[in-house]
Amino acid sequence: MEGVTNPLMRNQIAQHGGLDLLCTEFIRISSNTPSLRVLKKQVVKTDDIPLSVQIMGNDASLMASSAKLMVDCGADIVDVNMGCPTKRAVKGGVGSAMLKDTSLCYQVLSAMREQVSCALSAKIRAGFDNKEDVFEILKAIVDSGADFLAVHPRRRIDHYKGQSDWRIIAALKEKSPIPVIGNGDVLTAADAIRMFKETNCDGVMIGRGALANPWIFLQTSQIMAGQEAFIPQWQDIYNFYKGMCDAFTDFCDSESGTLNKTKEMLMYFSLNLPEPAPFRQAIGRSQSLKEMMNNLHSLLKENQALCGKTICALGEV
Ligand SMILES: Cc1cc2nc3c(=O)[nH]c(=O)nc-3n(C[C@H](O)[C@H](O)[C@H](O)COP(=O)(O)O)c2cc1C
Repeated sequence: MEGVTNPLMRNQIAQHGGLDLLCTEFIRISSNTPSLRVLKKQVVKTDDIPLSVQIMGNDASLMASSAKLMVDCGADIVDVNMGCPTKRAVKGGVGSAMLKDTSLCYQVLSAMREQVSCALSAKIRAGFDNKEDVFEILKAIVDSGADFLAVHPRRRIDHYKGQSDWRIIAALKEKSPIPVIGNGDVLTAADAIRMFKETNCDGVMIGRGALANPWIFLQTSQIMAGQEAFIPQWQDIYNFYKGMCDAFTDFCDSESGTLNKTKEMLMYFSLNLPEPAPFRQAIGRSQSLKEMMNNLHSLLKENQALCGKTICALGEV
């Protein structure tokens, strides 16, 4: 996720286990293959968890040489972003804009296929403005020789409005000869299990749910293995964000940089709270790391009764 799932964040979440695959945020491929600085920043593996590096662009030959570069730098999977809904991406003809042109999807992926032998995938939405288009898009992806696809079943024109339509994941899975990863609105372990059951998908990709509850992967894997799921207590949650703050401190040039990055993560965490506003205000107005962490300590302690109920809850399994 752009601006969020940097290597530090990925590492923090991965420490709890339950993850089979980590994905980078997108790397934009415009007029050149990415610089060494970008590669060093993004293509960073966590322990031995396979890493999928996502690239976004529409120039077949540049995408192919960039894919090769990613593999040379350690990527296990190269993924093409065909889902980014922003105006900027669409204006540039990349991300979700590619869904309007299935021959372009095919050209880009097949050029990449010729260059790399690692797993190759595409992350799509449910068409640009018409859900029916997903089947043509699926055909282009399969014909290109890609190994699997991930789908966030909202159209580009939906942005994040409404609910993602899991029936599209199920329909793609039914028609697809390659594995389909489902994505969209998985906020609890129970949602992840429900997505598996309702769509028969081969894997579940979790975005915002993992930012709100970094234990969601562990909890899902424990439930699926028939084990009791871990419910983090307020101290676990505090320690998680303390660890993240320390990691950002080593990485960012300034205290304000660390402060802003950690605050951003805490805003996602606040989605766990029935009334996020007071939490957001107290964290948001903190002027220093010390003040923010003190505020976090008090807020979590005050809300400890919510752990497992709304905070990092499992949902109705
Ligand atoms: C802040 C943010 C950044 C995102 N960046 C990316 C990205 O770089 N690549 C991508 O494929 N999807 C990106 N997405 C979309 C998510 O991967 C995912 O498809 C979407 O949020 C729906 O899944 P969720 O309900 O689990 O969050 C981003 C989403 C958010 C909220």
